[in-house]
Parts: sequence; C-alpha cells; structure tokens
Amino acid sequence: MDAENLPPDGGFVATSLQSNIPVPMTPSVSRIPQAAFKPPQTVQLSPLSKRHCSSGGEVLGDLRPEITNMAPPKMQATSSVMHRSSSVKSSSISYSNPTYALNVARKPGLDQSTEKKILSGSRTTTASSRKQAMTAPATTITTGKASVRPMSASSIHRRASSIGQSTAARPSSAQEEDIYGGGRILSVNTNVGNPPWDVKGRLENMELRFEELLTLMDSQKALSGSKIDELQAKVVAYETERAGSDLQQRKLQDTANELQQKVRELNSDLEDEKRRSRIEREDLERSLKLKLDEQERLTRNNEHDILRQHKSALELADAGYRRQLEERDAQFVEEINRIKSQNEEEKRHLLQQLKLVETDLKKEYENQQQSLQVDINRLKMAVDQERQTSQVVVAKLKEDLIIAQNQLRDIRVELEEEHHRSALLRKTIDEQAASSLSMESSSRTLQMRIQALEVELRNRDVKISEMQQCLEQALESELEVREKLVKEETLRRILHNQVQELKGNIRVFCRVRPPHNNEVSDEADIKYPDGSIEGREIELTGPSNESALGMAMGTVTTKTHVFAFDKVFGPRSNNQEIFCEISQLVQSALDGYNVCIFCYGQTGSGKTYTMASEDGMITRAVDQIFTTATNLQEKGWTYTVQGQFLEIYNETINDLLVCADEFDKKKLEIRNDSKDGKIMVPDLTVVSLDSQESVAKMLKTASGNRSVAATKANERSSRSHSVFILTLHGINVTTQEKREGTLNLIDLAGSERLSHSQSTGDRLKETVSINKSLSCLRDVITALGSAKDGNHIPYRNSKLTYLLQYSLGGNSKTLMFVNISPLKQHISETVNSLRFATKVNNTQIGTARRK
Ligand SMILES: Nc1ncnc2c1ncn2[C@@H]1O[C@H](COP(=O)(O)OP(=O)(O)OP(=O)(O)O)[C@@H](O)[C@H]1O
Repeated sequence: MDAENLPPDGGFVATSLQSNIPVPMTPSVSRIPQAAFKPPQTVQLSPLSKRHCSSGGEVLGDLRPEITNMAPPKMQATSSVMHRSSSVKSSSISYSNPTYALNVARKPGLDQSTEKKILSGSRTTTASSRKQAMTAPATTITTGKASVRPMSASSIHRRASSIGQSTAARPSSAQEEDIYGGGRILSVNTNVGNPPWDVKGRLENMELRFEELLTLMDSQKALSGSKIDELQAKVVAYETERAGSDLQQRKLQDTANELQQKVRELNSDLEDEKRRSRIEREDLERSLKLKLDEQERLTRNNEHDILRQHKSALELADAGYRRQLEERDAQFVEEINRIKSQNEEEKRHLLQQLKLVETDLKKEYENQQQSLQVDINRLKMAVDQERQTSQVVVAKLKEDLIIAQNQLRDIRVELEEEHHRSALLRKTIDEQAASSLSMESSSRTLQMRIQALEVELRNRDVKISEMQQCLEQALESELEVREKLVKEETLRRILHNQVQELKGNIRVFCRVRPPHNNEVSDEADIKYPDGSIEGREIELTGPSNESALGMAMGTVTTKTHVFAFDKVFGPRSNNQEIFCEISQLVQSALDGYNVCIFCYGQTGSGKTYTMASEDGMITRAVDQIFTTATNLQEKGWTYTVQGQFLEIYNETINDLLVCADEFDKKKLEIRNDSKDGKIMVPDLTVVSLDSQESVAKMLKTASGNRSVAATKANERSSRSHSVFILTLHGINVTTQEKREGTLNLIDLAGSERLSHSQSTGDRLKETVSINKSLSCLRDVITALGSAKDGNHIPYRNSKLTYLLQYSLGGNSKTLMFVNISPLKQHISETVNSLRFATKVNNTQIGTARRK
C-alpha cells in the first residue's frame, strides 16, 4: 500500500483493533484524553520482509521468513515511511526477527520499564510488576510532540483498563487468523464475566490473556524457527550437493585432462614413429639414388670409351681409305706424269729425230725441202693426233678418278651408317646389359629391403594395434567422462534452475547513476543502509508531500523513504559488476528458458547506458552466449543463434534492422501464440548470428535506426522502447535433447513529466505516447499483483505490455532494472519509480517452464 493510500488516522491496524473491543461506556473512559487513544504505532517490518507483506503496515501478516534472506534483518528504529501524519508522533519499534514483530502501543501512564518488558516480549512479566506499574508514581511521558500530564490513581486504573483493551484488542475472525497465522483463534473479549468496575478482575483476565498470547507467540516462533531451520538445511543441502557436483566435475575434468594427455603422448609417439620411418625411407631413397647415379656415371663412361674406340677405328679406317685414295691419286698422277714424261720423251725423241731428220734433211734440205716439209706437216699432224689421244686418255682417267672418288664417298657414307648402326646396337646391348645387371642388383637389394621393411612393418603393426587399443580405451573412457559431464551439466541446470526459482522469477535491481560533473552540487540525500556494494536497501530523504503547504507556511518538512530490492547498485558500480549478477539469467536462456531483462526509469537515469552502451548488458550477454555455446560443444551441444531488433515508437512497431526510410512501408503487428506461450512479430527481420562480430554489426544497424532526440533532460534521449530478441536453438548430438530459449533485452523509453519536459510538437506527442504505454505497464503490474485466477489482465492496452505478456505473466524469468537519477530535483520522480519497482518486486508470476 502506498503511503498516500494510508488512512488519515495513521494505520488501519489500530482502527480495526479498536472497533472490536467492547469498551465499557463509562463517563471516565470517555474522558480519557485523546492522546491516550492514539492508535498504536505500526511496528515497522524490516524492508526485506515487505515482499511478503503488503507495504502499508500489515505488520503481523505472513510471518514466513524470506527464503533468499536467511540472515535476520537489522533492528531499525526509523520514522516509518508509511505514516502520513507527522503531527502525532509516536515511537515505532522494529524487531530484528519478523516472527517477533508485534504491535504495541505506548500508552501514557504505564511504567516505562514494564512497557519495555512487554515490548521486548519478556515472558517474565508478573502481575506484581504490572500492579507496581499502576501504583508507581505517575510520570510525564513525552513521545514526539504529544505529552501527557501526571495521573491520579483512578486515572491509572482507567489507563490500565484502556491498556488492557488496547493490548488485548484483536481483530476478529479472518483478521485474527491472518495476524496470528496457523488458523489459531484467540478469544478477544477479555472482560467476560467482569463488571466494568471490577478493574482487578479485568486485569487478572488481562494477564491470563497476555500469558495466552505469549504462549501463542512462543509456539509461532518455534514454528517459524523450525521452518527457517528446515529451509536453511535445504539451502545447505543444495550448496553441499552443488559443491559435491563441482568437485566431481573437477575430478572428471582432471581424468579427462589426463586421458587427453595420454592421447597426446600416444599421438606424439605415433608421430615420432612416422618421422623415423620417413627418415629411413628418405635415407633408402637417397642411397638408391646415389647407386643409380653411380650406375649412370659408369654407363656414361663405358659409352664414352666405346665411342672413343669407334671413333679411333673410324679414324683409322678413314686414314686407310684416305691413304688408299692418296695412293691411287698418286698412282694416277704418276701415270699421268709417266704419260706426260713418255709424251715428253717421245716429243724429245721426235724432236731429236726431227733434228736428225732436220740435219739429214738440212742436208737433203735442199734436196728434199719440199718433201721434208710435207713430212714435218705429216708428223705435226700425227703429234697433234697423239696429243689429242693422250688428252682423251687424261680426261678418261680424270673421269675414272671422279667415279672412284664418288664410290669412295658412297662407301664412306655406308661405312658411317654402318658405324652408327653398330654403335646404336652396341649401345642398346650395353644399356640392356647394364640395366639388366643394375636391375638385378637393385631388385636383390630391394627384395632384401622389402623383407626388412616387412618385418619392421609387422612390428609396427603390432605396435600400432597396441596403440590403437590404448587409444580405443582412452576414447572409451573419454566417452564415459563426456557422458558423466553431460549428466553433470543436466544436474547443474536443474540445480541452477532451482536456485533461480528460489530467488523468484521476477526480480528487481535498482541502479543509481553517478551525477554528471555539473550536477555534483544538486545531489539528493541518498543512503545505502546496508552498504553500497552487495546492498539491498536504499534510503532517500526529500521534501514530504506536504512540502507545498509547508513552503507556503515557511516550514519545509522532509521525509525519509526506505526501499528494498533484490540488489541495489550505487553510483560507483560499473556494468561489469552488474552483469555478474545477471549472468545466471543469461545462462538460463541457453538452458531453454524465456528470459526478459528490461530497464525502467525516468528519462536520463541511465537505462540505455545500462542496457545498450558499448559494454552494456546486451554486449555482455551476447559475449557470454557465444563463449558458453562454444564451451558446451564438448558436452555435445550445438547452438544456433538468431536475432531480431524492434522499437515501439508512438505505438507503432518499427523493424530496426531495415533502413529507417522503409519504416512506413511495412506495417508490423503482434501475434499471440498462446499454445506455445509466445509472442511473435511476423515479417520482422531475422538475422542469423554466428559470432560476436555479426552481433556488433547488427547492433550498429539497429542503433543507427533507433529514434532518439535531444530533450531537456537528456541530450540523446531514447524516444522509443527498444526490444532486442535473441532466439537460441540448442541440440545435443549425444542425448538428442533439444532446447529453445529466448533472451529479450529491453531498453524502455524514459518516463517524463510533461510540466518538466516543456516539450512541444513531435517531442510532446512522443512523451504522451511513452507515458501512456508506461502507465499501461503499471496497470498490468497492479492487476497481476492483485490477480486471482481468471482475472482480466489488460495486456492488450498497449503494444509494450502485449509484447511483454509472457514475460510479465509467467513462463519467463524476468529481471527489471529500476534506474534512478541522483539529483534533488528528480526526487519525486525517483520515489515514484521506486514505488513502482516495489510493486513489481511484490508481484508473483508463474513458474518459468523450459521448452
Ligand atoms: N552508470 C553510469 N555511469 C556513467 N554515466 C552514466 C551512467 N548512467 C548514465 N550515464 C550517462 O548519463 C546520460 C544519460 O544516460 P542514458 O541515455 O542511458 O539515460 P536513459 O535513461 O536511457 O535516458 P532516456 O530515457 O532519455 O533515453 C548519458 O550521457 C550516460 O552516458
């Protein structure tokens, strides 16, 4: 119940109690000063127990202890947030253990020590002490502004009876059950059988009733204590089990590591063996190659020798033929010379004869000049004929020489051909002989080598089969380890889910942003009573609601508001610390659950910084998903990840993965698949994501398309609600298990007071639309908070609530960040946000189911 909704007299507990007591209507009672009838003050429960009580002072409500908060909250003595009236002040006392929480009204006239004893639940209170209290000298007791004057004995009696009435006053029937729990009913009328003037009798009755009440409280305490013990034991058992399974997992991991080490060693042995055989083979090849080279060299040398021999034989033959030819040439020349010399001889002889004849003729010249001349002519003619004949003979001899030379050339060609043929034949024969020899020798070596290798191979086969056996054994044990790991993983998931369920399916974290440099002097008074790290409480002090009136009168009153959530992060916390707290939820999405994380808060309070900044929740969640999915591969899991990104802007859905210019072209609508319990937006772009980089690209596109604008409160204010949807499909090849989880990461637009924002035009329209959809969200939470089965929940009043239907109304693990500003001028917005967050925290949603 909001403080504003409290009844003006300061608390319904007191009102209901008073109305049930049969008070004797004596004039003395009616004259008791009004201050004496001030309603008993509400014993303020520790803020942590508010989760189970309604927030407006139903002090003795459900006394069950908070499961997640086993440690008893601290005792507090603060002015209650819930009390509206500040003009009548009275003490309120909080007990460290809610079981002991009890409404006690401090009444004037009661001895303070006795009163303390009653308040502290002392079980040794006796009638005498109470009598002593009544007969003790009257004192003035001042509580707050109310003061009571000293009383006479009779008035003490009257007060005592009024104490009896107040203390014994109990709500009837249902209220009584509610207050005391366990369905035990106390008789409320303590005055039965006592006339109104029988104060002593009434007091004795009162004492009896008081004893009864103490007994009842003891039994309640024992009951709650045993419950707490039981739950603590459960939690301890869970922790022990988890530690055991962690240990087992570690052992299994060690065994797997050892086996992997063994496999690695075997593999390295195998590699060594391979390397050794490769080296040997290479050596063998090298020696064979050397031998072959040697053989080739020898063959080449032989060839050279044969060629040399053939060449010399050929040269010899050539020289013989040449010699023969020269001889024949010489003979021919000799013949010619001989014929020439013969001719010369004959010519000389003839000339001599001619000279003789000439001489004879000279003698006879005169005689036979004529006849001689004729003889000379005849002889000349004969010489010419002879010359011609000899010329013909020389020509014939020359022709013979040419023919002989041609014949010699032909013979030489034939000889050369013959030589060539014989050389070829010889070569072939040599080659064949050489190769057959080398082949024989190498085949012998190879056979020997093959035999050696076969033996070696057999040895190696034996070794390899041994290694294979080892490997198979190692693989089998690895398989066993893997199976164990898969089982461990399943167990971990179950335990993880149980822990999550114990924490509650809808949780609220509060985050205070740090002031900007120019805002330091405007900081509001915000405290973290249980420490800013690991804290759960936040305390704000600011002007009370009546401050307007106070200001008018020149007196501004302040008020302290205390809120408690699952976690409170102060301004010094960073995104990494915050993500540590939600990483288990992200793990749940991989385990097949629907998970929804959203940021709520006034504009400029740090929602986008928390959710969508560079190291915000979206980036970190995506990193974790890819890292975990990779790690889960060795446990047989393969994941596919798909992403979608939309915004709700002025009640229109825009696909942030298409160009902003095309927003108007595609009208996107929400479809409810109630069978599968999920909401879909058909036609929304789906992108397959296989790495952090692909997600970063997608986020960049979406961020570029999102509607932002500068407002008075934020230079880059988000003017739409953005929803990032990651769908995770997992399949286990070992167990054939399938999982489908969804992670919705939502950055809501900031709420804003129109009077503060001073926006106009488009900004005004956006602000109105944002505030309207956030108001619908508040309506849905309110309806869920007070829902009975079958109650209507107005999900369809806005696109935002329709989209979040299954995240808010069950089947989802939901986390809300309430982001708040640290500034004085935003204090009332901040208080409103925190009140809404408290409402969300108190809302019960269904249990999430895995798909
Ligand atoms: N925890 C933080 N640490 C440092 N700076 C922060 C933090 N939270 C918010 N800021 C800064 O405050 C400014 C406003 O934050 P942000 O834009 O996240 O607010 P918002 O709630 O998303 O606003 P709107 O609703 O208008 O979009 C930004 O400049 C941001 O960098």
